[in-house]
Amino acid sequence: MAKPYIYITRRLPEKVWKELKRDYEIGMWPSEEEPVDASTLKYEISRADALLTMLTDRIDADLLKNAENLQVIANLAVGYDNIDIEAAKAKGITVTNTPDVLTETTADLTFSLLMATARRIVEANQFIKQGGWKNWAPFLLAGSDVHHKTIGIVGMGRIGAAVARRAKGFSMDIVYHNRSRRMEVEKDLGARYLEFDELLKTADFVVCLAPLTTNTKYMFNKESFAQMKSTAIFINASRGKNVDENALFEALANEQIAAAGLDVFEIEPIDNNHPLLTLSQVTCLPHIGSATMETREQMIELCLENIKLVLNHRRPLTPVS
Ligand SMILES: O=CC(=O)O
Repeated sequence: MAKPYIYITRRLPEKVWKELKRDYEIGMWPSEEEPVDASTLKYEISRADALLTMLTDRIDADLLKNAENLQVIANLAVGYDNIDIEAAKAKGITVTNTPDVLTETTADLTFSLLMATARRIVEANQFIKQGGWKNWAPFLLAGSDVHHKTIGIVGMGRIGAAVARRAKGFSMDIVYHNRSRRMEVEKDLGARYLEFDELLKTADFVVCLAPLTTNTKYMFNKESFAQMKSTAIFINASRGKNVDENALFEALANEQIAAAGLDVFEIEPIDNNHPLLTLSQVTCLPHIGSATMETREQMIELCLENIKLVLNHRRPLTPVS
């Protein structure tokens, strides 16, 4: 009998998939940097039993029409807005993601981005390297305090809670907004639940960690930024489309809010001429929330484990519910 076929949409190190070759046929897009092209993906989806996808691969209903044998799509991310879950379900295809293994790593990055933005770390680095440091001055690159400020976390999932634990270590007041109350964060960390509008008015740091859904798309818009404090710092480490970037640009340029730290963008990679990139009060990163060697390896292992389980008619470890 032919071995089940697993197609991986980005080149991954041999050591992580080598062992699988005994029991599975493995196909892989040859580039680590460039995403798989549309025609290859369409062809591979028509013959694969399992797909290991990246968040850059859009797996929509149209593409899924070509899937003949596909049993599982293992997405190398905790977010899965790139996949049409309903269409996959209708075809009996299991979708899995990578929660838990990336929680602490992504929380580290989110809090680093918050710190970097508040204390103008990237600007300061550029300032020295570009030869700008001539003298010490009392307000040279003066930023905002983080300790004892109020952090407003929008999206209190696993990563939100891990960010809240870090905030607690900085003696911050924690407020949050979420679809449902999270009693354990309230009890353990003293976090207070607020309605979205209330949170916007209260927080010194507004941190977006909500997954992208039809309900959250553009939840940060002109009206939301207008409600924030003029000293507020906005951090986004979830998905770019939760934010109307034009509105964010206007709010920053008009000093309605003070600064922003962004790990994600509406369109990725962001265009080099995007107006947001012209603002010194914007700190930006190329979607690297979970990007540590350790965590990426664990994410890949989890994807492969999920694939093996489904192909062996067992329940995967982390199905998307
Ligand atoms: O953005 C990254 C992820 O969803 O894991």
